[in-house]
Amino acid sequence: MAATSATTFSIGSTASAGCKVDHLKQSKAFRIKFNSKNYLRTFNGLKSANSVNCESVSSFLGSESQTALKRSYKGKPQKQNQRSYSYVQPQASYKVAVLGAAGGIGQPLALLVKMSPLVSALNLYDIANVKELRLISVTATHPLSNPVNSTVPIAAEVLKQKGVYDPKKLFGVTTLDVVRANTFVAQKKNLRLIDVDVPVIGGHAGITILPLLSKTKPSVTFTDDEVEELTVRIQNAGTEVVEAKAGAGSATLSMAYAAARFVESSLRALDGDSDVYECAYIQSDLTELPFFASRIKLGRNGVEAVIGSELQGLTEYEQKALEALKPELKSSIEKGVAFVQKQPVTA
Ligand SMILES: NC(=O)C1=CN([C@@H]2O[C@H](COP(=O)(O)OP(=O)(O)OC[C@H]3O[C@@H](n4cnc5c(N)ncnc54)[C@H](O)[C@@H]3O)[C@@H](O)[C@H]2O)C=CC1
Ligand SMILES: O=C([O-])CC(=O)C(=O)O
Repeated sequence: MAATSATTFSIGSTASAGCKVDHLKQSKAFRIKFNSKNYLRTFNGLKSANSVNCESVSSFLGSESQTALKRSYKGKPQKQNQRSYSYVQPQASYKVAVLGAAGGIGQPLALLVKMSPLVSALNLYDIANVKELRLISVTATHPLSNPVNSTVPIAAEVLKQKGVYDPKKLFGVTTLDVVRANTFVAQKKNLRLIDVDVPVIGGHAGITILPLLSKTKPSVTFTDDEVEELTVRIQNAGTEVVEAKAGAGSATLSMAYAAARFVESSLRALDGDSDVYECAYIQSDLTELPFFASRIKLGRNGVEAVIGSELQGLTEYEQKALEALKPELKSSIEKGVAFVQKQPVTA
């Protein structure tokens, strides 16, 4: 794997996929190695197949959604009976590091990542019982840590200061918003969850989370009341969990699932699968804001393309919501940048 190293620091729980992890000296580490041959034979988890087939139910998306999505991105009409296969034979060669592995998300995330046939070694790190923080060297960074709208600009500034920023390899993980949008729409419309795909754009907090319900695959119609109810529920779903847990933390298992999905998508892209799409919060020129979440195509070098077409033809409700989120997202981005600029520069 090409190794343009970026130096980053962990803020809370961060999953780093496809990494060369060389310098994790200070934090407590646990290393798990797999016998990949046996492992592939018995794998029965997130993608239960010996080869990762984009058209099979082993994908996070169902086969019909995959086909529909491919058509919408590539504009290539496919006959009903014509199946286009994109196989990736997992090499089971990727090392994945979970930072913050002792936490509420880190523990189930590690268990889920361990199930991926693309992962041959899992490195778990946490500062629990460790006296000093440390720097690590990785080839891609996947911050989960809130507030994502600010922590991604913070990570970008820090990486810039170190001279190793590659905007194509820094992702704010907003997959949980997509997972929630898919779940709530499937429940409301009695659809199979695996078939539903709702793009979610903007950021990852309150009104900056904007599900584009009009772009739902498969095509579904919603009443104005349904749009309002679903949008608000998706935007407040994190708060709903925080309140339900009554002081005992925020979403953990659903976030672990969402992060595992994003990690697996990243690994599939690194492994050469040319059909990997996820929503993520990245440096973007899709709007006037320097960071923005949208659907992206993942490739071997990180962000391969930003799918701007989904911002075309928005409903009036979505267009208004998009304009309304911009000032809040802008302010969060500026807070992140200002936070780094106030810190003394360290070597
Ligand atoms: N992006 C998203 O959609 C979501 C993000 N989150 C965020 O994810 C983060 C983690 O959440 P939880 O796992 O529930 O928190 P947690 O508090 O249970 O776990 C965090 C873990 O990180 C460890 N840690 C802290 N600093 C570290 C460092 N420098 N290096 C290594 N380990 C370090 C802590 O010791 C702890 O074990 C939070 O910031 C939370 O707000 C949570 C849910 C959704
Ligand atoms: O509020 C939090 O820390 C958890 C969070 O991001 C979510 O559940 O979406």
